[in-house]
Amino acid sequence: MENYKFPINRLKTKLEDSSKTPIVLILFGSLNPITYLHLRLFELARDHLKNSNSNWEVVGCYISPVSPGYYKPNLLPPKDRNNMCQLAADCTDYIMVDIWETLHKEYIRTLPALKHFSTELNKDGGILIEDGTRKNIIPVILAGGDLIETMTQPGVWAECDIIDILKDYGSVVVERSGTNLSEVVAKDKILSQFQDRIVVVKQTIPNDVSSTRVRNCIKNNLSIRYIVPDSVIDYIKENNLYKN
Ligand SMILES: Nc1ncnc2c1ncn2[C@@H]1O[C@H](COP(=O)(O)OP(=O)(O)OP(=O)(O)O)[C@@H](O)[C@H]1O
Ligand SMILES: NC(=O)c1ccc[n+]([C@@H]2O[C@H](COP(=O)(O)O)[C@@H](O)[C@H]2O)c1
Repeated sequence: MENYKFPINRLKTKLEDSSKTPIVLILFGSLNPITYLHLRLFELARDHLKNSNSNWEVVGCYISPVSPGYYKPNLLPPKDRNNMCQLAADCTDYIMVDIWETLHKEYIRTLPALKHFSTELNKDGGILIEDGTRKNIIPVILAGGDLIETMTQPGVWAECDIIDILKDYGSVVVERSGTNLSEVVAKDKILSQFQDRIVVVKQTIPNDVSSTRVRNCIKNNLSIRYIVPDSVIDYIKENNLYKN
């Protein structure tokens, strides 16, 4: 933790439209490994917010790989997942990687992770606006529809966490093929109360890439080119990852 620094190098320093609420988009996940689809989620979310008269202005974009304490089979150690996320972020000119979750051995739930972002982003009072004052930056979850669906499954999330996440923060959720997300939200007792905090984004070009599929391809010596950035493929090869 000693050498840890929260990345702000690609964070906007001034809000373009002072009437809007500044937000950052955060992609939480295993990222095991990161794929182009994960990067694409940011593009879809930014397009949607820009074209939908949203009151949110995106001032930063982050990837936050999950801590090693998260139970998921075949989860690689933080070092490799972090390095691959950084290589992927380097293919863009706006995405940053925050490794804070992975510095903890134990599992860090999404709510405390959001609180960490909120504290770091608002240390100096938030982002500058036109009149010289500052506005609080709200961290918002960027996720695929399957993640929000897990919020409707008993035992995965604490009810109080879901309520706090949606009340204090929010989410931008990209539909994954096969689910009607607006319907899932409308039918759920808790999610339906926060419909204005769950922005549903349609995938203009449906794509069901997943890290599991990528890992299976590697295991079977099949190409993952154009699904994962070349720099990440080189890293996987050099370190002989996902072979068994
Ligand atoms: N094809 C996709 N469409 C929409 N969202 C996606 C897609 N792939 C991943 N995501 C979202 O990205 C976030 C991080 O996902 P994660 O790292 O678990 O990737 P994954 O591909 O779902 O992984 P795995 O296959 O290992 O379960 C989640 O919110 C997930 O829903
Ligand atoms: N209770 C919680 O806070 C909770 C529950 C399930 C998943 N999550 C988060 O969602 C992400 C899910 O990642 P995966 O899709 O790889 O399982 C992880 O960052 C994880 O921390 C959080």
